[in-house]
Amino acid sequence: MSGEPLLRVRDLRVVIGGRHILHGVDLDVRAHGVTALLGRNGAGKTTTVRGILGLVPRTGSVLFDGTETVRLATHALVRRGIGYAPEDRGVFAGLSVAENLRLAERPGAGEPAYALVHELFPELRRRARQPAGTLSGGQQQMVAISRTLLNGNRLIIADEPTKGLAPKVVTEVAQVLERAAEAVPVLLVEQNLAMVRRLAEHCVVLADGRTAHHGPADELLTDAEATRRLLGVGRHQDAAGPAPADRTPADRTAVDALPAARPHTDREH
Ligand SMILES: Nc1ncnc2c1ncn2[C@@H]1O[C@H](COP(=O)(O)OP(=O)(O)OP(=O)(O)O)[C@@H](O)[C@H]1O
Repeated sequence: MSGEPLLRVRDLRVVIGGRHILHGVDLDVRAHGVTALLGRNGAGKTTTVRGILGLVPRTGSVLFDGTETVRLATHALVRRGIGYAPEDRGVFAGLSVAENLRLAERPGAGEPAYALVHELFPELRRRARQPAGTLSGGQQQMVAISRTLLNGNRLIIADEPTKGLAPKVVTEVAQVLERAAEAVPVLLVEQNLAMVRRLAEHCVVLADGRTAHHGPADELLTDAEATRRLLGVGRHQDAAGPAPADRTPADRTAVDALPAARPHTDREH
């Protein structure tokens, strides 16, 4: 497969209220599979996503499928095919699953891809009339991701989809994203390294508002010194999670339930 990235960000800079948040972020998102965006708390991951989407004022270059988008408004970018699953999922608790999905339909984007959504997540068809607020965190994440799949988007950006979720639900979300990424490439902002290990082929690491590292995810996650330096993963916690002796039962569920990355068939770019 070609080495051309679907999204190419160069020298992305964001200043908010006079404060320089991003000082020059470079990242490429592959045209297939999952690219992970990593970094310690406050490194600038969410701001990068918001910059890509035009939700904050930004400068630099954001090429989406070869077209410069840095001066486009958010709605114009979304129409070009970028789906966003925000950190809080944005699910309307009082509305049913079907209503939440219907809200995401985009006139003019062609027939909504319910067939794809129901093929990937048959559970959502069964739960169509259930209020979304009564779904588990993992099921809500299915709704959030499904909304990005309905409109034929060409890229999904998922911001910390496992944040605050119970370990068992993290496994559900990993499955959700794995299935979604079979259909559409994903830029995944994630702190859970077991998720990254399972899902991502490539990764970009931010530190202090800049790109500090990029490369194959497995290479980073097996390098204890680099994960310590770049991600602050401690002495007793390797990239797969806490060392077995240090794990709580909850850690064991989260980490052991996430098998190592699937064999990737297309690694040459
Ligand atoms: N609207 C804003 N106004 C001022 N400072 C902001 C704003 N948004 C983010 N920041 C600051 O910019 C830095 C980067 O924030 P950002 O949320 O992008 O980091 P992050 O890597 O996503 O962190 P986390 O993992 O904690 O979500 C932080 O120091 C944050 O406090």
